[in-house]
Amino acid sequence: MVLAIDVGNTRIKGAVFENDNTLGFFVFPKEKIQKEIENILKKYPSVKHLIVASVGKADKDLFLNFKNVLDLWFISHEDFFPFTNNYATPKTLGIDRMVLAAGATLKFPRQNRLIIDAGTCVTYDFVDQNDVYHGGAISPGLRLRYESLHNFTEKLPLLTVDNPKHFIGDSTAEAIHSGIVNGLVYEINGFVDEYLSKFPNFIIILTGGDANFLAMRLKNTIFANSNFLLESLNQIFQYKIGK
Ligand SMILES: Nc1ncnc2c1ncn2[C@@H]1O[C@H](COP(=O)(O)OP(=O)(O)O)[C@@H](O)[C@H]1O
Ligand SMILES: CC(C)(COP(=O)(O)O)[C@@H](O)C(=O)NCCC(=O)O
Ligand SMILES: [K+]
Repeated sequence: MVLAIDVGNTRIKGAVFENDNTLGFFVFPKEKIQKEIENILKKYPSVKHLIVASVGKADKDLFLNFKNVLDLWFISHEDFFPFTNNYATPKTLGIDRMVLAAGATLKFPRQNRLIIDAGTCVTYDFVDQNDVYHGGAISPGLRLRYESLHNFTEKLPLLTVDNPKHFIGDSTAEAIHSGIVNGLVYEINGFVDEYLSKFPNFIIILTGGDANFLAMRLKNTIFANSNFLLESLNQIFQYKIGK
């Protein structure tokens, strides 16, 4: 059994896998990591492996306490990834993006794949059918957009994510919801259209904390799976032990 952990910039997500089956799924803040992992191990005593993807750099220390009880694999740029990396700065490519690209490559062989991760940031990653990773884009995530409008202006309130009632926002709150939610939907649709003009076929995997909220608003058929990063970690783990 393996415990996969994804340390994002907003939250920590974890899942316990036995082969291809997800046995449990967890979300918790960074401060609680020690206690939460202890609880998970109590609940699933057969967990022997811990595989971690983190976008931070000091986070490894958080997991060293478990080194004696678990086989710890902290994914790094030095690990083997099942794609050719054409990013011009591979050392600065986010580990989360590399894990998503690896998961898409392993799970959807021999096809073009676009992975959109709507988390703290929205990231776009493209891996072609020959398993070449091209790169993509990074933009502010949904929550970050609400916080930025509030933090960098005098008058804009901090709102929680909500459905815009109208396309034409008729109040401050409605104008913000329309600007942010419709704006992000236009952004994603626009990116997808631009990729479609260059690559006629590809599958789209939408993941991250806002995947479900966004999925129903997008015009293209997408595969929404908010746990894709954790599942990708499990794929990478199985790929490694299968070798
Ligand atoms: N309970 C929650 N706490 C924080 N963000 C949440 C929560 N539920 C949904 N979200 C949304 O999830 C996004 C963060 O997604 P997540 O994939 O966890 O980010 P990261 O991987 O960067 O930590 C935020 O933009 C926010 O809108
Ligand atoms: C772009 C990110 C901040 C996204 O982080 P997340 O939204 O998943 O928390 C992360 O992938 C990162 O730190 N990337 C480094 C820069 C790059 O990928 O080129
Ligand atoms: K992201």
